[in-house]
Amino acid sequence: MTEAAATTTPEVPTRRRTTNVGIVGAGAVGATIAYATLMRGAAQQVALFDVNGAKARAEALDLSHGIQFVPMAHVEGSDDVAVLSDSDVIIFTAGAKQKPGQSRLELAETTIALVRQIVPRLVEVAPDAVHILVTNPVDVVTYAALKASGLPSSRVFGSGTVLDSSRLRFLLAEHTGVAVQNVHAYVAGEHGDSELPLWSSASIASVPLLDWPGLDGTGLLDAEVRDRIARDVVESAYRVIEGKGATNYAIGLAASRILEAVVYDERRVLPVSSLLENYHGISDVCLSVPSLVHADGVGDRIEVPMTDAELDGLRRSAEAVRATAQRFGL
Ligand SMILES: O=P(O)(O)OC[C@H]1O[C@](O)(COP(=O)(O)O)[C@@H](O)[C@@H]1O
Repeated sequence: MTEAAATTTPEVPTRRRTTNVGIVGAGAVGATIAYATLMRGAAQQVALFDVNGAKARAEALDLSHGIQFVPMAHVEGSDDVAVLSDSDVIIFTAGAKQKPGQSRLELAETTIALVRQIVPRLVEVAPDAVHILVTNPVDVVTYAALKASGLPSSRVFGSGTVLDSSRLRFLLAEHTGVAVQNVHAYVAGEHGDSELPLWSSASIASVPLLDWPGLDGTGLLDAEVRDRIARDVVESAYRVIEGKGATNYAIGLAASRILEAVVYDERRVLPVSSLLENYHGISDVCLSVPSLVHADGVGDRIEVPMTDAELDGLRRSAEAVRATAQRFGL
């Protein structure tokens, strides 16, 4: 052994940088996103920020008590926005609480005012974060957040129709008797009543859904069935809300899946809501279309081939979202 080799300093393993995820709003949706994120091991630091500090701290404590059973992480809760400092990703779930007699529209107005007030503070404490908006009406809220942030449009996007697409896939899987993972179909447009399934590009096992032959003659997808399933997707949330007052699990899983696409730089195709610029001629509105999600946020919007009817539907959806945005002076 030479003298030089004998004195070489042993290599010290470099510590892996942790992923910090901040969640605005410690209500049912925010807390469930935190839970799903921890279960999936997608972040090592999870911070919950809520104006109700006691609730944020209690949720953080409850989650912390379960850390033994999930990949190592640290959870914190606070009513001080500084708890979100240096977040890599911030997921926004906070919204105004509906007051007795308040209309949905008035509620949305208060929520947008809240977004305009909080988002600049988020940019101050976490200047490099990618922002994922979940609060409804998510397309308009995303547009408001983007304007309030002053950030490039790639860094601010909404959960959009990722959840609606998973509801669609679930219903198609049930109807056809095929595993949900093998159903490839997107809901595009508004996360709301004007959304539309992109039937012409949907498939199972490379068979276009419009030509789906069924299995043993069952589970056919004729126009009537497709219309019923499309209606069911739109009404899904109402049904859950009727029974339990809110939805939280599926959106929690959907949001944590989007988060993973960012933290692992996956370039995953997801129908998130982002600012469209000449997407099939549609511009200046936040709307969901299949898009690449990676470490810098949302990238290319995939120009999915559409039938004339689908294109019309997407344009109508864009108009509906734009009209709501204009009502709030956006
Ligand atoms: O049906 P296939 O070709 O086996 O693909 C299954 C894969 O597709 C996925 O469902 C993703 O599908 P999408 O690209 O349509 O979102 C994965 O979750 C799954 O592993």
